[in-house]
Amino acid sequence: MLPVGLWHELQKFRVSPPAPECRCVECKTLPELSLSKVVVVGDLYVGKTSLIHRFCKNVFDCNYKATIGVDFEIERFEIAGIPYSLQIWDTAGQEKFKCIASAYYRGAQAIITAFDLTDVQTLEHTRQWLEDALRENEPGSCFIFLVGTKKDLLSRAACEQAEVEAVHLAKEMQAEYWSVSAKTGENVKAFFSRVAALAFEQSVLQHLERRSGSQPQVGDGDLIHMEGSPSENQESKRPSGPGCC
Ligand SMILES: Nc1nc2c(ncn2[C@@H]2O[C@H](COP(=O)(O)OP(=O)(O)OP(=O)(O)O)[C@@H](O)[C@H]2O)c(=O)[nH]1
Repeated sequence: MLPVGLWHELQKFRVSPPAPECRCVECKTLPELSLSKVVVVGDLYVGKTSLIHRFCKNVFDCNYKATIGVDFEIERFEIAGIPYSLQIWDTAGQEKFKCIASAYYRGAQAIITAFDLTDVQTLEHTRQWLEDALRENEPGSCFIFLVGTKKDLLSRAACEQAEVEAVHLAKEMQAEYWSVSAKTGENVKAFFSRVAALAFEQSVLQHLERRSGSQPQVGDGDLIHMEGSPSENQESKRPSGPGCC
């Protein structure tokens, strides 16, 4: 549910992608709402690439191919009628590539720290990964997620046991906790939809704040309410007509 004021503000952005020659104020401000950077960090072999590929390409490969340095995927959405993309950076977990990968942490709106639910050591290392990623960003500027991968490899009881420690650590990190499986796809779409919704809402509110000088908070307006897959939301929230110029 949108408060009426915010809804009216949002409508101003319900435009088709701007034509290159368009110079109107709305088209010039649209790009700052259109893309958020997400960085995925964590030990080697925890399943970062698999998680991203499941979400962006709906595939799963059981063969391991180490990420060299960094890679990225862009996933396009339409939220509340506004074209919006997540730029998801997949970083290498291998120590020898850490230096290259860390050069890409800057400007992240969300940091996803991944660990393998079957390997407790990888959970312990998430603190350090997060610290490294936060160092490159403004304090308080990033949403933080702690994600346990390979949920399919554990029994329900074993998973719940592993989650106790993870949830505890997530609280300490001020992170939101999720368990996922790239193999089965469990929770993957729901997780990234949550990331997208929070990042988008923050972009809109920051934009409004810059325009009005007030300070709305993410979550205040219940601006974004997403259920189901991103594609389902795309269908239900398509703009009714062009509004540009
Ligand atoms: N069973 C199962 N295996 C998984 C899952 N996710 C990843 N794997 C496997 O775990 C291995 C490592 O996955 P990657 O996604 O390459 O790991 P990574 O974290 O990107 O590794 P680096 O690129 O070295 O940092 C691969 O063999 C995957 O097939 C999962 O959800 N379930």
